[in-house]
Amino acid sequence: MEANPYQADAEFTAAERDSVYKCIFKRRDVRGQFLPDPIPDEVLGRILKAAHHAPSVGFMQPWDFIVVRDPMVKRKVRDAFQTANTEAADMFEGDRQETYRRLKLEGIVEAPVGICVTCDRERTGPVVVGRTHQREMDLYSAVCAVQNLWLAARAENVGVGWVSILRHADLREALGIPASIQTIAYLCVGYVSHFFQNPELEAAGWLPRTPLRDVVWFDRWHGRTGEETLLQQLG
Ligand SMILES: Cc1cc2c(cc1C)N(C[C@H](O)[C@H](O)[C@H](O)COP(=O)(O)O)c1[nH]c(=O)[nH]c(=O)c1N2
Repeated sequence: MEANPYQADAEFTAAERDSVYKCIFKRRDVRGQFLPDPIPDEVLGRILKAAHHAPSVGFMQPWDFIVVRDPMVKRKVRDAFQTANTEAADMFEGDRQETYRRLKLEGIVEAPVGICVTCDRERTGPVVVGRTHQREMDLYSAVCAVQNLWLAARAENVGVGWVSILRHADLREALGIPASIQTIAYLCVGYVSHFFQNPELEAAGWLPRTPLRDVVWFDRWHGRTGEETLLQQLG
């Protein structure tokens, strides 16, 4: 007899649902609050498993997770960040540039663990279910893994900070990643002294959170009529 293909315990209780939303809303990008405390392998294993269970185009699972603990490697990544960040600062004008220079935008050396998420675009051959007309879907799949990792880490009270102010080539070089592999994210991972209530860029006055109702639209000409009850829910 075939095993039952349906999920056991498929329903979320209200408390479980609330935990998921708590995790989503309390997740933060962590830069400056990392503690040196090691992350137990059991915890790191659960976080990586959550990342590996992300959706992926054609079930391609194009990702690899490179766990970085070597301080020398971290310093190389930090050096690459510093080069890129100096260039980045020059791209902003006036006051904005001054504010940019004051932002803390990475915790590469302080975080006990770095995780580089990569995408092997050839993993399952040239033709992939769902990637036939949108070639970038494998990259997006790897980003889904990043988000799973980020949320799972938050549920483990572990902070994650994404550092993208890096040239891909420099990151590959620091981690010994072959040119055929696309780097997706360098993540700083570790326990933290605290999680901020709001995004640091919001607190620094860089940008506010956009009201939800400004980004939700209904009919095909972007109208907002006929959906008053939903609009009320959007605040
Ligand atoms: C693709 C991508 C790339 C980056 C980021 C995020 C994402 C999604 N973020 C974090 C980003 O600044 C942060 O998510 C927003 O400011 C919102 O804050 P919370 O994540 O809600 O705390 C980020 N932060 C940072 O300090 N340095 C960085 O290089 C990056 N790069």
